[in-house]
Amino acid sequence: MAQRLVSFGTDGTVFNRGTPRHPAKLPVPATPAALPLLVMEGIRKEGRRGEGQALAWLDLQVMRGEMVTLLGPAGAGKSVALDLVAGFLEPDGGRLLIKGEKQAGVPTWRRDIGLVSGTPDLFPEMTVLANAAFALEARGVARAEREERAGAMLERLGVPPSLSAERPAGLPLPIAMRVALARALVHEPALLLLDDPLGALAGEEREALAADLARLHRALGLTVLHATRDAALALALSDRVAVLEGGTLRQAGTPRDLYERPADPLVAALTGPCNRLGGRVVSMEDGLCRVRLDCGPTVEGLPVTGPEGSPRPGGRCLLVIRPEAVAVAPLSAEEMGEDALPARLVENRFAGGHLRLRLEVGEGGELLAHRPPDLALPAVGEDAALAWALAAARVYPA
Ligand SMILES: Nc1ncnc2c1ncn2[C@@H]1O[C@H](COP(=O)(O)OP(=O)(O)OP(=O)(O)O)[C@@H](O)[C@H]1O
Repeated sequence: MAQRLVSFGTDGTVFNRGTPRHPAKLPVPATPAALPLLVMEGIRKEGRRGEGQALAWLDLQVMRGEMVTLLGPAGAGKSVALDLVAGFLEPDGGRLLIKGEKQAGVPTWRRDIGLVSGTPDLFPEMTVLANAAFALEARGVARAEREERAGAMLERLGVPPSLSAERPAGLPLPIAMRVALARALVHEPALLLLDDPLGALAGEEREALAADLARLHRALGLTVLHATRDAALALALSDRVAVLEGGTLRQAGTPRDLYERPADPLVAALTGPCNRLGGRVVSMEDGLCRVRLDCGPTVEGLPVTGPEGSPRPGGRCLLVIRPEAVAVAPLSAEEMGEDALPARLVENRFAGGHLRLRLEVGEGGELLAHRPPDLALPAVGEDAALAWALAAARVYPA
């Protein structure tokens, strides 16, 4: 009997609806590019006894080819979220779909994923090559092919071929992590789950693996859900970042969005260093909020609508400003300009690419500033002036 061909409009792909496993003409893309590869909708998970909710409500999508990082402090729910996607845990509520398919009840081994956690967890009795080939062996791929593919993946990850026949026991951690990544990627999973694989690495080795992950992501078009506590890593590596705290998604967006336009002071603090100064809103005019800081001076900033609403005249607020947005000069405030504040430099520490300055402002106020090392500054203990571009300061309802 002739097979009925159905054309699916968005990308013109033609396939046989009756036998979807066997494409009639063109290969069926597992997920059309515009559809999310991973969907988490209203996902909830109770914590262990007496701990409250591990995940209160998580709505998150990961598009094909996208690297999304869950960023949050210890206990935020990052690992629980990854374990739910991996199928190690089942949600207490919500929907989880991979490639449009509901995953409820689907065991880990049947999910189209690869997984690497903070420790390589290689099989000690197998060689490096056999470890890397494991997922292919489990899928019944013939030995010659799986060894060739595993060897190629190890090479991509920079594991020297001379190590192929070694057991993992004596491998340095950075190499073992690379073997674990090869094992997770060898079967070309639709989704790579990374639970802080760089967490135990430091210095150049950490930098090198982060750079290789970024390269692999681009070269192989990987779709990745990654978790870390490290804001700088999350911002540098990801297409989008989802900030989790206490089992709640606070904000998801591009790294730049989160850094420059955090939805609340907590997101600001979790995405990088920031000053948070308490105060009261004096007035709101021309799109700017005038704030009398608790330490004395009156300053301006952009009002931001937070979960508690907009800053209101008379209401308590927090003014948030990144340290690198604060200019410091060895001048009086009058000399520096109209919006400058008088301050006193109390600490000046060299921090590599910048100087880390601590300044006293008003009565008991304190502010951090990051300045390039070669700028003229007052000596520690002397008066200074500081200022910032108005748009750099953001005012949130407290
Ligand atoms: N299997 C589980 N079932 C229920 N709750 C869990 C489970 N594992 C962890 N939790 C709880 O979920 C909460 C979040 O833990 P989780 O390990 O996801 O944090 P995390 O953000 O990954 O932290 P870290 O950066 O330290 O790894 C904690 O209260 C934890 O005790």
